[in-house]
Amino acid sequence: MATVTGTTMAVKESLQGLAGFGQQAQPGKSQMLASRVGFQVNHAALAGKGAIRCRRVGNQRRSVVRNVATSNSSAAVAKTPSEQGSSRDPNFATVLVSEKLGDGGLDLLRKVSNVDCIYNLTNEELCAKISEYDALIVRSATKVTRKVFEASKGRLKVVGRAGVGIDNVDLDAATELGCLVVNAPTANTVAAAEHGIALLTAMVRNVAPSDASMKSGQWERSKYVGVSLVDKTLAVMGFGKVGSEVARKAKGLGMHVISHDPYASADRARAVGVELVSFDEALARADFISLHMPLTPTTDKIFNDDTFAKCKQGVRLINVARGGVIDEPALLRALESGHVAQAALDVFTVEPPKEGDSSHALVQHKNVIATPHLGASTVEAQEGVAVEIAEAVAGALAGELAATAVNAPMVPAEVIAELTPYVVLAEKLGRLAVQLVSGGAGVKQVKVVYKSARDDGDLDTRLLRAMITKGLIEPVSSAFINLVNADYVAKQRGLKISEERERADGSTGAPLESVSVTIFDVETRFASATGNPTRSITLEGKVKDGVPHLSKVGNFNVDVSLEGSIILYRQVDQPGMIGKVGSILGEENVNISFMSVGRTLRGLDAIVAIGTDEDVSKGALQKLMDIPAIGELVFLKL
Ligand SMILES: NC(=O)C1=CN([C@@H]2O[C@H](COP(=O)(O)OP(=O)(O)OC[C@H]3O[C@@H](n4cnc5c(N)ncnc54)[C@H](O)[C@@H]3O)[C@@H](O)[C@H]2O)C=CC1
Ligand SMILES: O=C(O)C(=O)COP(=O)(O)O
Repeated sequence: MATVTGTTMAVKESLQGLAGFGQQAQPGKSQMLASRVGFQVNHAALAGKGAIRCRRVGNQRRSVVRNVATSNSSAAVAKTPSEQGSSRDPNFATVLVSEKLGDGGLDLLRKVSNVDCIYNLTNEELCAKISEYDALIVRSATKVTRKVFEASKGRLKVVGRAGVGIDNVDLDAATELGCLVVNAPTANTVAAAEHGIALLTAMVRNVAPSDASMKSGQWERSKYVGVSLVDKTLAVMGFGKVGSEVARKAKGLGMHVISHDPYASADRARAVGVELVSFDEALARADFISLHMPLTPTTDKIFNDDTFAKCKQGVRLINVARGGVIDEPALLRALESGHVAQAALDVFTVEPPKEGDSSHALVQHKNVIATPHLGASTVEAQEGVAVEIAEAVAGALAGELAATAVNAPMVPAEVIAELTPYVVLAEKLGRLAVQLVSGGAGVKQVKVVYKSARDDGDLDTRLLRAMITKGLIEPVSSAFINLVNADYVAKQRGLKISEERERADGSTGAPLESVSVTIFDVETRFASATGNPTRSITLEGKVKDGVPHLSKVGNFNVDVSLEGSIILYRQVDQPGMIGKVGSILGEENVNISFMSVGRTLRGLDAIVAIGTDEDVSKGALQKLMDIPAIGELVFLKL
């Protein structure tokens, strides 16, 4: 094996390729990238629609980037003042904000994208506009349905939910269409918990009805006698962020707190002094029930006639979770019978409630106090979620993996940093391997072997698998593949990817020694070298000094850094070949970036890999093929 030349390329693709929201950094642009502070990446037109560019400078995307146009859209019905008179930068991603978002978040977004704030859109209006946007930011009122994703025609790449609950976003549709959904899970926790406690205390002391009574000129002291909280049992249903905060606060009020949450850890509950119990036990013991679980198919109407019947007579209910977890007509019946003494509701199945529906009837009930979905509505929480979601959306558009991704694997930042060059390698191996397939049968069976000195549990291969899938499918289809939809698209296409681990003896410092990709049961354009058994193609790659290299083609060792394009050919191992090939490419003005010769035995066949900066014309390739000692030859684009 002999490496004649080689180039160094700082693999600085950001995580575009990894998250799949943009184009890979182009070969030859490495110096340009490296010369910048941080990185600035030109995105490909997303699904062929105009280019977007996201800038990131160091880690301070929002504070350092300057001179970025703010938004302007003739279609915008509501513009913030700074948007007036500004022009849309065609090179930036365009973000639609469809519900009121705090200024901090908007400011941050405007530094890296065009922002349109258009509120109160009907679903039809949203569908009509959505194909103009790369990202959409919503709160709870906008229903991001399958129709919306379909209407975006592949352009929508990120939906940001400025809050926690994502029951208003069709996650299945988002995943199928490769759209990342991110939320802002932490910034409104305290606000929601405080609202829960506010509703609890206001309910038991009749604050709302007695206030209304006084405003109408009454002084009704005996009518509004309340009940005390101290020593009463509160069942917190859903011991997540909000539920555990409510539990802490309720304990401060002297309540005995129990909780039901099938997924909560007993240690965490113990730390707050809360007893975890079964669903039925929670109902049977509670004087008060506070709901804090998400709305999912499992929790849909989980409070119904049957469950209310299991509660104590005179139980009181607080709901700051979602209206849908309660069967509202059943709650009305329980309130009518007095089985449920009072309810304090912030959320409803229909928001805003309309006359004639059960939500409306509940709001009107004398034993109900109601607020219009105000749980997250504090100044602090709204600023917090706005910034949290803006950072997540801007990061996703810049190709970063969002820590708050709802429909993609969450991969810790340190794992991402370590795996980045391997991720690039994985995609390139997939791309190269699929270009070696001939015939139209399609790739159905692929095996990936990860050779690593690390223990099995120490290597997260999801990113690598997704990128191999991307590399295998994208060059031969119009599909857009990213971490979100890679497994889904592979399954749809009947592509089975099996993964194996091979133990390496080396150090555990690097996550992987090599990755190999084998495509089975296909006709190959390079049969003599690519595989054993025949009808298979095996390529192996390694990362050297942070740069992905092709290290094996079939049984032949090569060593070429994966950049630009590659001419791969089989030749008889004899003197003078490099000169002949070099002069043909030189005449064609093709710059060779590296050349690697891999042979099994002296004088027998060798595999040659030549890296070229430029495309090579068919004529030049033909001239190479006309050299008698050259057998099969393929030109592969990375
Ligand atoms: N009213 C408002 O403005 C707000 C409402 N919310 C609602 O509150 C919900 C909870 O928010 P977080 O605590 O931040 O979410 P979280 O994800 O931290 O907690 C939810 C908890 O519910 C648990 N859970 C799931 N299924 C359950 C079941 N069948 N029974 C009992 N527990 C179950 C989960 O294990 C998890 O611990 C959100 O999904 C959202 O719908 C959140 C913020 C503001
Ligand atoms: O964060 C949540 O889940 C909420 O329910 C808050 O909803 P909102 O953003 O105020 O419409």
